[in-house]
Amino acid sequence: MGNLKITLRDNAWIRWGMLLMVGFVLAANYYFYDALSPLKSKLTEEFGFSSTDFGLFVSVYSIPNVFLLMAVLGGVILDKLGIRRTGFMFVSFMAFGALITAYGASDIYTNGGWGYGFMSSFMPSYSPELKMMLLGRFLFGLGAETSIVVISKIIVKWFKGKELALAFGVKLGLARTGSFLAFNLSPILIESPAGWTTAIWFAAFFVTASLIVFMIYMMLDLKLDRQSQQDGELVKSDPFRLSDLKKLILNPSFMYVTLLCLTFYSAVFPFLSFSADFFLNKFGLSVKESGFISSMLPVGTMFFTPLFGFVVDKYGRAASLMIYGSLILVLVHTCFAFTTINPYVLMVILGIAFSLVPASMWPSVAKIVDEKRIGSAYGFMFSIQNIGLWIFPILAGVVLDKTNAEGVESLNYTFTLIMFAALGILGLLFAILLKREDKISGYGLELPSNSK
Ligand SMILES: C[C@H](NC(=O)[C@@H](N)CCCCN)C(=O)O
Repeated sequence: MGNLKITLRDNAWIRWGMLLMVGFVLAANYYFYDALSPLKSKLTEEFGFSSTDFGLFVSVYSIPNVFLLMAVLGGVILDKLGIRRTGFMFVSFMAFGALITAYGASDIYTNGGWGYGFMSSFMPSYSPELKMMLLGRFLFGLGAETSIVVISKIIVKWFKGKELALAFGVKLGLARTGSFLAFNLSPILIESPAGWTTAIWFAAFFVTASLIVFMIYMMLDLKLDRQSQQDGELVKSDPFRLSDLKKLILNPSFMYVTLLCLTFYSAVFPFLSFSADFFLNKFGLSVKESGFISSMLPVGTMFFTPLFGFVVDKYGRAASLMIYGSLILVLVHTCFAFTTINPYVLMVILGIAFSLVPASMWPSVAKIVDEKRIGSAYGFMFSIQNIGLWIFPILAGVVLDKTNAEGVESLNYTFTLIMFAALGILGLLFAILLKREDKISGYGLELPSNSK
């Protein structure tokens, strides 16, 4: 046992200050992910994107995470190389990918800039703009998911045994601030005198700025490691073994939470990507107003996620909250499909669901899995989740194109929404199974954070 010396993580100001820093990196990540969603109709107007093309653009983010198992590999690299080197590498990928995406939409490129000729030389049914933007988003996705794994590990490192669920809640609130800004700023920035692509360039520069902020965090991290090393408190990760992954897969609680993660998030993120266009078409609103309604979802979560995080820390009940969140998700999608209930209200209610589940899910994983394996565990969950984030935006686009006649004035989203509601029902089932399993395996998901 080391002598109990005070380290940086014992200072609440520093602990929460560093959370703001990594929150900035996450906000930039989420900003870029959502920044093009309110621009769907603009992309159709400028580059002739169909709904399927747009779905493809959203989903290519997930390809490195599904096919190269990037989030798992990233988690393994994280457990091996540590937070600083892994974080730097993957936030750099994010920034590079974001800049390439902006370049793909820029006048420099569309007027025959670098790579335009090459991108025009194959698969002529896809425009050169779409192809360059797909490449950029692919690279962005390669960095973005692993960066979230890195940041989750950073939170566990600084907050385990303290306000862990609250910290996860605040971190998610900050991430969602990025989405909120994206849905509101992008429709304004397309009107910039410098041209509509300002909206995309701004997003790319935001991500680049987050790389600088991460480099500042690296200094704090180094200092904490030095202190913890002196105290013998440094938690070192064991080298990754395939048998560990096998152990995770054979753990029913871990698999239920992973499957809930897949189905629940597949019913939210791909929906959010299409939501601004859905409001525009169903209610005949402007790009600005439909973007604003979409941003009600992140707004709700900015407040509710930290609140539910606090509830989970203090009173527990994480497994039950995941059930309630999944149930609300199904009800909201069903209302979107079949009613004309005020979309502002429904988006805020969806925000409650989208706070209940993440605020209880991510800290629960830290109860089910040993801290030494947490990087690989989050990485594995993200890779499985990305299967959904890859398939469902494409399916949503295909269903839209197939269920609407070409050139129709307003798109009908009913079948797309039925698909999202069905995913919600599956999520509800996994949440119920998780709670039942917890009674057997005894991870204490229903107990407060500091009781485990
Ligand atoms: C923490 C969680 N994020 C994820 O699950 C990411 N793998 C997907 C993020 C895609 C959009 N930025 C969350 O946001 O609740």
